[in-house]
Amino acid sequence: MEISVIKIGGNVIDHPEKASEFLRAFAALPGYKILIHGGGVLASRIGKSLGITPQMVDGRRITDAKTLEVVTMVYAGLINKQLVAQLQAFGQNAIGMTGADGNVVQSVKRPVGAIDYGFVGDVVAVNTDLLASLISQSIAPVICAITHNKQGQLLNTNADTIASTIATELAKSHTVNLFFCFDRAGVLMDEKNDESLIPLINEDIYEELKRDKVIHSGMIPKLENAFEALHKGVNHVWMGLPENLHLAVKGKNAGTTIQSLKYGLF
Ligand SMILES: Nc1ncnc2c1ncn2[C@@H]1O[C@H](COP(=O)(O)OP(=O)(O)O)[C@@H](O)[C@H]1O
Ligand SMILES: CC(=O)N[C@@H](CCC(=O)OP(=O)(O)O)C(=O)O
Repeated sequence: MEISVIKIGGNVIDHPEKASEFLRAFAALPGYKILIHGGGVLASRIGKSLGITPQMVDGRRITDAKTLEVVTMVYAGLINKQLVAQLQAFGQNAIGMTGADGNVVQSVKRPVGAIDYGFVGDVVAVNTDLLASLISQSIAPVICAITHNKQGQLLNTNADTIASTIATELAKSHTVNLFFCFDRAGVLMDEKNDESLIPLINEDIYEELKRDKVIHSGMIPKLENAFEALHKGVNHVWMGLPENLHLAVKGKNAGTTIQSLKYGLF
């Protein structure tokens, strides 16, 4: 099977028209596909309205008990169900899931190190049989950023990490392409200017641009997850605007293609 694992960013989801345009394109994509989403922007906004100040470290949310309640309601509830309902309207059968549903993504609470992330989960297992079974029935899994530890505890996991891990696990027995759709044309030299697109990036360029703070915040976990996926057998990793996804799936760039020096592509 050739499978497309597609991650949609919270900034896109936050704009109903852009989200709808993306979902229409997702529904029209041929082949086997899985959608992963977060919704960090809305979670921060709703949290703030409840008096909870968001705290992010390198693009990852510090998740205390109250924040966990908010992100569960926002990701697993409102956003997940809205996405599924819209996909149904576009003729794409879909099923919305947290990691606990069907035990699809199991994680462990991140150990406290220099930073205590609270209820944040690191993925340890993916139920790839269930995913393969759903997609073979033309049902697209729509998976949010909430995972579980199989001991009754829900955990918050960065959605880019979930996308990368699901892609990696499926890549053990299938050809998998991973697409990160977000609110920029790709990795940029100037994050405010889509014209400054870097069409190809490898580990060395990434490290240099991270050091120079050209790459920062949410772009750090996105790129780290992208490289991790390539190192672990994912066929192709791309990031860019949702409106260019249809080009990316045909192998046309129109965004940033991630390449690994470890596998000698240069
Ligand atoms: N070099 C860069 N190129 C593009 N975006 C960057 C860069 N550095 C930082 N960013 C920021 O990273 C954001 C994407 O990360 P994030 O908000 O986590 O994405 P998502 O919308 O997928 O959740 C962009 O909206 C941009 O503000
Ligand atoms: C642990 C952690 O950082 N979890 C993320 C999960 C959501 C997410 O990744 O959403 P975006 O794709 O919109 O960024 C968070 O709560 O922000």
